[in-house]
Amino acid sequence: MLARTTDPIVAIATAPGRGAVGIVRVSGAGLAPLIAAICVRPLKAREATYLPFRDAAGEPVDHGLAIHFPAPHSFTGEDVLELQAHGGMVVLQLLLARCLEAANEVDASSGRARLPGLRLAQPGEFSQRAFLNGKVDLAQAEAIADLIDASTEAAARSAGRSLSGAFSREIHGLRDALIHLRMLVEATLDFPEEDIDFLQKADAIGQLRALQNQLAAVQLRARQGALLREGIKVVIAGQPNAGKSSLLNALAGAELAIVSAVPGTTRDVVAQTIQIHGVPVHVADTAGLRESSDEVEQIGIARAWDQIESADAVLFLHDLTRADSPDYEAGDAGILNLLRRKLPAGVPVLDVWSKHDAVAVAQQHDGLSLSAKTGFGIEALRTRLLEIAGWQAVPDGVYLARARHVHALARVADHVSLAADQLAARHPALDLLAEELRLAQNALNEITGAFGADELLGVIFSRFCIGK
Ligand SMILES: Nc1nc2c(c(=O)[nH]1)N(C=O)[C@@H](CNc1ccc(C(=O)N[C@@H](CCC(=O)O)C(=O)O)cc1)CN2
Ligand SMILES: Nc1nc2c(ncn2[C@@H]2O[C@H](COP(=O)(O)OP(=O)(O)OP(=O)(O)O)[C@@H](O)[C@H]2O)c(=O)[nH]1
Ligand SMILES: [Mg+2]
Repeated sequence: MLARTTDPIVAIATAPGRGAVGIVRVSGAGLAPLIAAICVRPLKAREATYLPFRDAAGEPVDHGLAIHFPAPHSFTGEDVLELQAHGGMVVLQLLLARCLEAANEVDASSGRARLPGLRLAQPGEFSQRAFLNGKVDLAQAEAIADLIDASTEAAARSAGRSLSGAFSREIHGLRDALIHLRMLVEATLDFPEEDIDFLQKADAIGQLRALQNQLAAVQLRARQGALLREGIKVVIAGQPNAGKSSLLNALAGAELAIVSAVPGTTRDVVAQTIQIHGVPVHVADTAGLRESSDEVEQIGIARAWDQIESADAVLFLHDLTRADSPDYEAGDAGILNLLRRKLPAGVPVLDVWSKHDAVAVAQQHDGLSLSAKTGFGIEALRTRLLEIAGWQAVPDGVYLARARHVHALARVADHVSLAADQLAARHPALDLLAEELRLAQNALNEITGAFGADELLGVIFSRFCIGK
């Protein structure tokens, strides 16, 4: 868990060794002595200066751009120094080590270490400080990490929307409506003589209903946003030779898995993330399911079952060219039986009839018919997968959200609906009504971190990458 501290911290803030330029970033109080030790010239606030970064002997470690962001006008709200150097792994590590060394060197003029206590940052620590110093709220800080990790363009765009505060603004709108209602109820509690009349005059029921509608709209978009972030896991299963690996390749548009006429070709799980209208779909091709005496194949089949058990949806492949054979049908029926027993309730199994091109007259079957060879039915499958995922294009764009937000919103909705029940009752228990509204507001505050428990904050930030 990430503790709250104010020690100065340093990290390489870019993926080292991958680009032409990399940044070493320091955040803390009183960076001036460190800057004087490393940079040959003084820095103007928030202005890039090209200069050599000096080692202890005064030799240049690298030539780069240095920027000083004096507190509070920085990303973290603390003093920030950025050393923008060449992007190689070794040069950035050298520069990082130089910062730590220079921090501990005793400054001749003061007789003290230049920046006592400078240490490596923990994952997420810069963002945590930005949050603690009020630069961003919790949902925005999470959006920073999600923007970095976004696996599709649509996910990145919606993370950008959350980062700019669109999601937080919706949450604040809901919070303001709740606070208004709470005030009405508390006022009624304080003046019992006026009683229900007061709530009626203010149309509390109407206000609560409007709040519920607004909440439902936010929930829908948050759910879509969470889907963009997490995606769904789809497992392709079926008997050997059903065409599973061919289907994976067709969906991915690349020859990822070995395809052959030999039954039992696939043993390891071959996984690939594809995107369908921006929704990440994690597809896993698995070993054909059958009784086997081959040790390696058995391991493959065990792995297939592991995959199936963690699937959000299973594509069960039936080979149309063998669909008439009683043995083959019995095999499919047996596996489907087992599959339904192993799968958690609510995980859909989609029957997919493969090799549509290879049969003269395709019989009608429940489910989807397709051909990995000609591409027939693949688009229909993609559409079906989006439906299974629960994707609905939302008109004014989604903001990236996390499962945590979706769950918090669901709790808000539960409390609001209990409040609505109270209000609709013939003799509303005003204290219960007030309590439900209070709990609803607490759940909302968890999203933006207004009153987040320390523990929750630590868990959230420690999942960030280092340097963020
Ligand atoms: N070089 C560099 N690029 C970067 C970052 C960074 O830290 N360094 N960022 C890191 O994530 C992102 C930009 N985020 C930032 C957010 C706030 C401030 C900042 O200085 N805020 C001040 C002043 C704002 C203003 O002038 O309007 C403030 O909030 O007071 C800087 C970067 C992406 N690009
Ligand atoms: N005509 C036709 N043949 C196909 C199609 N899909 C797969 N096949 C053939 O069916 C055979 C088995 O294909 P695979 O994709 O390897 O089947 P699999 O289900 O992955 O097989 P295992 O890994 O052994 O479980 C190969 O000879 C493929 O060329 C299709 O859409 N049309
Ligand atoms: Mg295969």
